[in-house]
Amino acid sequence: MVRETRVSRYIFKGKILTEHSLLRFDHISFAYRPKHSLVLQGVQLEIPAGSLTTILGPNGVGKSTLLFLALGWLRPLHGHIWLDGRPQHECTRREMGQFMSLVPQQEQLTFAYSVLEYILLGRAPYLSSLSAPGAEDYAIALEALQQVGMEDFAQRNIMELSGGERQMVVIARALTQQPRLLLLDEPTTHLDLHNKAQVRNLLHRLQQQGVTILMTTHEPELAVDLASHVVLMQQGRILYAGTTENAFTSERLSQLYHSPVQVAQIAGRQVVLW
Ligand SMILES: Nc1ncnc2c1ncn2[C@@H]1O[C@H](COP(=O)(O)OP(=O)(O)OP(=O)(O)O)[C@@H](O)[C@H]1O
Repeated sequence: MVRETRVSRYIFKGKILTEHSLLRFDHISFAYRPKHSLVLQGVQLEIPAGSLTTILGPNGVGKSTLLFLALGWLRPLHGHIWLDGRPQHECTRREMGQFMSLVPQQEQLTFAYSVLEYILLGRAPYLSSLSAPGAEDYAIALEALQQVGMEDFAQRNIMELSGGERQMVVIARALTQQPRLLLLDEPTTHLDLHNKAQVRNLLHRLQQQGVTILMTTHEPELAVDLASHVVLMQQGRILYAGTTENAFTSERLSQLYHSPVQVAQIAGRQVVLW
């Protein structure tokens, strides 16, 4: 088996951290249909182990597509994807299910599961094909519900939840998978301010516990508050990838969004005005 270790150094909150990349996109190009224009063009990107990386960019530039490629749901036209130093194509579905989980932008729910039954689906990569979840799986699922503050919802019908409640449950299902790499596609879009803060605190805690997080967002403030690393994408290419401290400048964001954007310091915090 080919295995490679790449080590990078970065400064986060004044500390020099040395990390290897947990996920690597190596010259990735992708199109949804043969002979159609490329959605991703020669993307080179490393996600350091233990980092919290946010991907930002205008609508339709390929942010979700990048997550789907990491998950192996889509295959690159050119290039390779590496998961903790292993070529992705050598990993089984089960290994990938134990390695990473996704909080999608929109989850299609078709069965009237209870919240607990739905969350237990996250244990699938750990169960053999005919076995039912055991006591440990239930304990992990209940702990995930607690982490998102939804423990009182365990027996509720998932079809009868509000959009925001559902989103918190979807996050709990992803945590029940106990991923080393947590992928989130715009996780705070439908949430009220309280739940936004809940998710922000949860992601911070998870990162401190050693989970690597890669998330798309349209909220630069979330990146400034939380992220060690930022990726800015433009038309299927990477405009910037690096530490958060250097990511946001008025010129760069104006170029990214083709619109005047100003980055200012207010009360010691970086804010984006548009
Ligand atoms: N299943 C599909 N078939 C064909 N084209 C697709 C498909 N899914 C996405 N696309 C196209 O690929 C491009 C990238 O889409 P993607 O969803 O990755 O963008 P995004 O950056 O995540 O956008 P947003 O910020 O709006 O969520 C878009 O032009 C989109 O129309």
